Amino acid sequence: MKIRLLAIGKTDDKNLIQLIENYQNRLKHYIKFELDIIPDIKNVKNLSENQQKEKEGELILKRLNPTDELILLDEKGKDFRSVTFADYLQKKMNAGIKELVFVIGGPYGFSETVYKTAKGKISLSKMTFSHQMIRLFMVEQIYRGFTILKNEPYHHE
Ligand SMILES: C[S@@+](CC[C@H](N)C(=O)[O-])C[C@H]1O[C@@H](n2cnc3c(N)ncnc32)[C@H](O)[C@@H]1O
Repeated sequence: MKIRLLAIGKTDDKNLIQLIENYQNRLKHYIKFELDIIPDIKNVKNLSENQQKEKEGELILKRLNPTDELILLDEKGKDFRSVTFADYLQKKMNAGIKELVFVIGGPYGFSETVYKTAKGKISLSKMTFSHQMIRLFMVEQIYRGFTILKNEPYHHE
């Protein structure tokens, strides 16, 4: 299985980029992983919130292959403990999924079409984080999940 973390808008924050890259490098030992960034929409100031969500939604859906399993990151989604998230990853691998795509929404979340296309929603907290920060939190949780599956001393209960 490959895991793709799909997000909208590049980040200019060098510290954040460095932290994310650190986990991306660590993850290489466990699974094929890609951080896939959709470029920012141009002239976004001329769009309403809904128009922006629709446009972002179209770009997200265009990026998917027919066999991809799309899972949204959404504060109203299912919450996990890290150990149960590790089990979740194992189940996805056992199910023979080719590519598991976690997607991070834009500043206003997802369009209805994206919600309808998704196979599930995962919450990292009931609190809302910025769409930039959540990239780091998610890549770290995926890494943590694999260290749990391999019984490595990164996660402590
Ligand atoms: C600023 S938030 C958008 C908040 C917006 N109120 C909404 O309804 O989704 C941008 C994106 O970051 C991600 N995100 C933020 N907080 C999250 C959380 N606690 N759990 C999972 N994803 C989160 C989601 O993908 C969200 O679409």
